[in-house]
Amino acid sequence: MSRKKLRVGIVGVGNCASSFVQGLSHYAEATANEPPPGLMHVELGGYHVSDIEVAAAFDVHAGKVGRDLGEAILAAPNNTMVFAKPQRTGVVVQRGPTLDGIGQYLAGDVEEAEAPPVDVAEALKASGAEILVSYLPVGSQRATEYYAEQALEAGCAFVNCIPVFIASNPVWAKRFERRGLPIIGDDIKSQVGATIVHRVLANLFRERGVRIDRTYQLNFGGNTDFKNMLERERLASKKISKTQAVTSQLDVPLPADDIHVGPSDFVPWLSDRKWAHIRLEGTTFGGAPLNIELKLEVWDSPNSAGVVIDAVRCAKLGLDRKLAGPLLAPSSYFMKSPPEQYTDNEARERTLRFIAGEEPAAAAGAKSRAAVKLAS
Ligand SMILES: O=P(O)(O)OC[C@H]1O[C@@H](O)[C@H](O)[C@@H](O)[C@@H]1O
Repeated sequence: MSRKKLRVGIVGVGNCASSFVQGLSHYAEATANEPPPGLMHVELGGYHVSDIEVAAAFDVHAGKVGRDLGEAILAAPNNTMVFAKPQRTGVVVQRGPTLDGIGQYLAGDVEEAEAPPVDVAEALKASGAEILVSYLPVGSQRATEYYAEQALEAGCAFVNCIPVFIASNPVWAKRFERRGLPIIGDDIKSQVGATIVHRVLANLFRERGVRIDRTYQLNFGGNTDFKNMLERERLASKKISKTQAVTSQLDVPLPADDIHVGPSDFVPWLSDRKWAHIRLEGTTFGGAPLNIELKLEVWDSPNSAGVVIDAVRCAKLGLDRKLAGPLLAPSSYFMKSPPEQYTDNEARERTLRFIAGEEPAAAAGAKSRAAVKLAS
């Protein structure tokens, strides 16, 4: 019997898409009895990594549009690790509209394709894509809204990896609910990245009775994400997303001047590596001071792909189960700004229950399509 597949459309063929696509072939033969490093699930809800197929891809860059996805992921300015043998995918990157997708610092690196933009909703339908994943650059508010609209029109679930608020915006959430489509968002939380490490430590302080007095998280890297973020105006939603990912874990709010979480600089020679310096200063028993200072070094894009590979399979489970609207459990575990924040332990437990089908639709966040029909 042939296995059930899930077909994914990708917006933005940058480093994160590169790691995701490479992962599909790298882990194609993975077995659950000897799980390879880098995966939380070899098989998730009946879907193996090899059941994920890329159906369509969209970009604006002349060096990527019109090329096979397998080649386009290696085109400059992409600069992440190449860990899988390059292969043709049979998917040709299509020209999407640019809108606000190219910031001033990327303008020199991204030459726009001359081809006119395709009708994205039609292209999605023609490709058989069921889930649309957005990897647009930070600050692409209009482009994100455009692609969310195309997902609605084409009948695709949406996985929003960037810090523009869609799943966590009640108006957009309602639109997905009414259309009977699941959504997971917003803003991907890496596998073991700055956000989850900072959150886990904040929880440790809280649970062990240590008051956090001050904290910072300084991030810098050498990929286009960091270059793009040199434009401070594009950063507003990213800063909110990263900060609330940490403050949501505190029971006593910190004064604004005592917390700084942000993308901090662009260091070209780091390429796709991202370094984070995290410091927490606290007060413990008898008023004694306690400080933690750490440095995390990661490859940014594989770190994100290790989560998206599960997020798309959870979105597919949402489609299979006819769930409509934000999937709260997977969003809370996989994203920095979900509609509802839990601790990462609770988010993980809920996500495992969601995968096992034990989380009722309402607790999973989404309503069943039947319930949506009754209510509207
Ligand atoms: O490491 P963190 O804090 O979880 O953030 C990770 C992700 O944050 C996203 O906003 C970036 O665009 C990704 O490139 C990155 O992988």
